[in-house]
Formats: sequence, structure tokens, C-alpha cells
Amino acid sequence: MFPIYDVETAQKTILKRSPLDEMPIPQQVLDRLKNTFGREISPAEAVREIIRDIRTNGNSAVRRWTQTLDQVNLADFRIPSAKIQNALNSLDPALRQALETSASRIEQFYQKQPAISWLDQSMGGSLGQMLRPMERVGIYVPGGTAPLPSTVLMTAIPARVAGVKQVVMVTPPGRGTGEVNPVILAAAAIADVDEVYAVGGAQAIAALAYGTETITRVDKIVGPGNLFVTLAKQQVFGTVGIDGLAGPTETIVIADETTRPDWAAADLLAQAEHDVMAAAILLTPSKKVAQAVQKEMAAWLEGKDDVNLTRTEIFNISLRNRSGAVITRDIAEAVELSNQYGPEHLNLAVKDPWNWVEKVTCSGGVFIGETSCEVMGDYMAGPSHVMPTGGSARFASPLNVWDFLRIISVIGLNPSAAADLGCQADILARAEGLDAHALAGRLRSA
Ligand SMILES: NC(=O)c1ccc[n+]([C@@H]2O[C@H](COP(=O)([O-])OP(=O)(O)OC[C@H]3O[C@@H](n4cnc5c(N)ncnc54)[C@H](O)[C@@H]3O)[C@@H](O)[C@H]2O)c1
Ligand SMILES: N[C@H](CO)Cc1c[nH]c[nH+]1
Ligand SMILES: [Zn+2]
Repeated sequence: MFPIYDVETAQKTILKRSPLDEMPIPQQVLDRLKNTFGREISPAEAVREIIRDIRTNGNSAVRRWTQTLDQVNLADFRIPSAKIQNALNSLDPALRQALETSASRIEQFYQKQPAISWLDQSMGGSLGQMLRPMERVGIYVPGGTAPLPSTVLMTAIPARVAGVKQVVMVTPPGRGTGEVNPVILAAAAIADVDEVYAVGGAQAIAALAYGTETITRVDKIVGPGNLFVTLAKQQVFGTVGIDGLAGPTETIVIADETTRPDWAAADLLAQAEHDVMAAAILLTPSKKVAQAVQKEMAAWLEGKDDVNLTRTEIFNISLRNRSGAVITRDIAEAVELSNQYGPEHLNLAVKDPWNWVEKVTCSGGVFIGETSCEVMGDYMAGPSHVMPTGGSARFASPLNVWDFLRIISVIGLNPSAAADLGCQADILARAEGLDAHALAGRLRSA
């Protein structure tokens, strides 16, 4: 169920990275695709077909795909604001308190992120960068296998802090029921989301990117989702901005003899339960620790301490396919392997974790010590839980205020700097064979 590997085998299996559209797909997902499309089709092709249809046929295609994929007959897919406010008013007080605590910590965290326009006078006039918030941003909130109200807060609040004028949310309607989970709606009220649409999957991403009769297109789409949502974001990039590829979740826990195996097992299970394509990986120099974690994982799954883990079908696939323990030479090798893999989350569950932080070079987030477990980051710590997956931490970052800002370069040269720089522009332009450029530069130098 949770295999133990040596490093060499792990590098050919669970630690191997491949591009999003070449990732190994569980048979269950392929079977569902074949049933839906009536032929063998890759997830990337399926998504391309959905996007093309929505781009051409707007609302009617949104309805058709929602019927096909979510078994929901959508009439109006915009959720009225009264319903959103009612969801907040009827929310269980303890749940409301937890959401508000989370919201306030996310806001506090992003208020601290430096994001300021600047002008400098030391280079011959005024040069600088002017920051402007985007006008209209779409947030994707997952809801296929579990509704994620926490994601509403983790996406909408950084956007609000950046000053985005309109925040538009899409989330799948409940399978068969058509209803969006009321806690998601309550979170939308807390985060002051402007518009909510009960549409999910690739069809929602296409609607946000191209617009339909009901949904006005946005400037940028942010937020996490399953393989289909993430492929759709990748495919619409260019027509619209995206924050990055925040797909099926992945976690590395680095453990040593001081790590509590029951905690590490719970932390790994917490990520494995997200998706059949989730990855939960333990790196440890100790085979004994690996076996202890493996044993604790089985115990939790079998109901130890009356814990009831219900997402059995997902565990069965995610724990076997992309997860497992790897026995490393030492902690240094574990950190190096983690850097090469570039996980969404890295938890240093070792003695003196701060001693290793400097060595971490590639990860969405680093969770330091056993108390800073990944689930704290999912809900309460403050930084957005929307983080790069699939190895995209190599070039991308967790969702943050800068994702919602345009930078406009400000070029305000004074006449004497322009005269001086104009002659040099003339020289460079002639070297490039661009005569009109040379002329324009020369005219300023006169
Ligand atoms: N990286 C991050 O920051 C982060 C954060 C939170 C969640 N996540 C990930 O978000 C994902 C949530 O996934 P989910 O499935 O619960 O919800 P989801 O909302 O992302 O996806 C559900 C939608 O997928 C579409 N879909 C499902 N099967 C399909 C098929 N065969 N063909 C075409 N479309 C299909 C349907 O339209 C459905 O509404 C998980 O993978 C989780 O790990 C990632
Ligand atoms: N672990 C997910 C990020 O990868 C976020 C999440 C939301 N709710 C629970 N977990
Ligand atoms: Zn999680």
C-alpha cells in the first residue's frame, strides 16, 4: 500500500518527473474518459475539446459539459448574492469563527508582502516601476471530490490585498444535486467575492478565459484543481494570465529517528486523500523509521483510535502509485533529492529542522518541524496553500500578491540624459541595421 524504495528505484518511479500532459494517469481516470468521450482520448485532448466547444458555443456548451461531467442540469449558473449572504448567516458559529481566523491570518500575512511602486532620480530623470492591480480575476475553487472553502480564502484574500477590483469565483456544482456547498458560499461572503458561478472543471476555466453570454472574461485565472483544471489553465495561458500549475497535491516529509511515526503517517495520509494522482513521499535514512511510518499509516487506515478515514478508493490508488518511502544515505541526501523533485510541500520533520532550511532550494513551501505540519498551511498558518506542483516549483511560486499586480516600467529621462543616451542609442540601432531607430535616437542627442 505504501511501498519502500531504495534511491535508485525511487528515481525511476515515484521521484521521476514528467510534464503535466505526459504524467502517468491512473487506469480509473482513463476508463472514465473513455466512457465519457466514447473513445480512447488523453486528458489533454479531452480538455482541448471542451475548451474549443465553450469558446465556440458559450453557455450552451458550459451546460452540456456540466451535464456530461458532473451530472447536473444547469439552468442559471450564477449564484445570487442573497444566497451567498444567507449561507454565511446560517453557518455554524464554530465553523464561521475558524474561517474568520483563517481569513484574518491570510490577510495579515499578505499585508506584510512588500509590493510598492518606486521612482528613482539617480539615473538621469525619473525611472521606476509603477504597480497597478488587475481589474478582474477569476479564482478556481475545487469541488469535485471534496469542497474546499479554505481555497476561497487562500485565493480571494491575496487578490483583495493587491487591490483587484472584481474577484469572480467558479466552483463545480455538487454532483447530481447542482448545489454549491454552503460553506464555500459562506467563505465567498467572508472574502468579499463579487460573483460566484456553479461551474467547474475545464469548462469553467474556458468560460473565464473566453467569456460566455453570462460570464465576462477575466484578466487572469488563479487557483488549484485536478489534472483537468490544471491542463485547462495551461492551455488557455496566453489568452488569459494564470498563476501557475497548482495541480494534484504532493508532499515530501523528511524524517529521522526523532520523528513521531504516527504524526508523519497522518501528514502523508492527509495529502494522499486529496486525489488519486496525489503524491505522499517519505524520505528517511532509517529503514526502521520508514517501516514504523508504514505501520502507523496502516493503523490509521484500519481505524486506530476510532479514526475513520473514508476516502478509501483514493488512498488505494494514490498511496500505491505516486507515493512511498525512500531510504536515503543521510538527511543531506534526502534534502538534495527533495530539491531535485521540487515538491509542492516539504516538511522537515527532523531534529533541529532550522539547520536544514538553508539547504532547501526548490519547494512550494517548507514546513519547519513536526508542529508546522502541512495541514497547518492548508488552513491556518497564513501563506496561501495554492502552491506549484509537478516540479513547477523550479520556476514558479506559491500564489501571492504579485500575482495580481501589473508592473508598468516608468521612463522619465531628463533632456540632458536623453541627449547623451540618444547618441548611444543611435550607435546600437545602426549596429542592428534599424535606421529609423537610429534617427529617433539621434534627434534627441542634437
Ligand atoms: N496545488 C495546490 O495548491 C492545490 C490546492 C488545493 C487542492 N489541490 C488539488 O485540487 C484537486 C481537486 O480535485 P477535485 O477533483 O476534487 O476537484 P476539481 O474541482 O479540481 O475538479 C472537478 C472537476 O473535474 C472535471 N473532471 C473530472 N473528471 C473528468 C474527466 N474524466 N474528464 C473531464 N473532466 C473531468 C469535472 O468537471 C469536475 O467538476 C486535487 O487534485 C487537489 O490535490 C491542489
Ligand atoms: N493540501 C492542499 C494544497 O495542496 C490544500 C487543501 C485545502 N484543503 C485541504 N487541503
Ligand atoms: Zn490538503
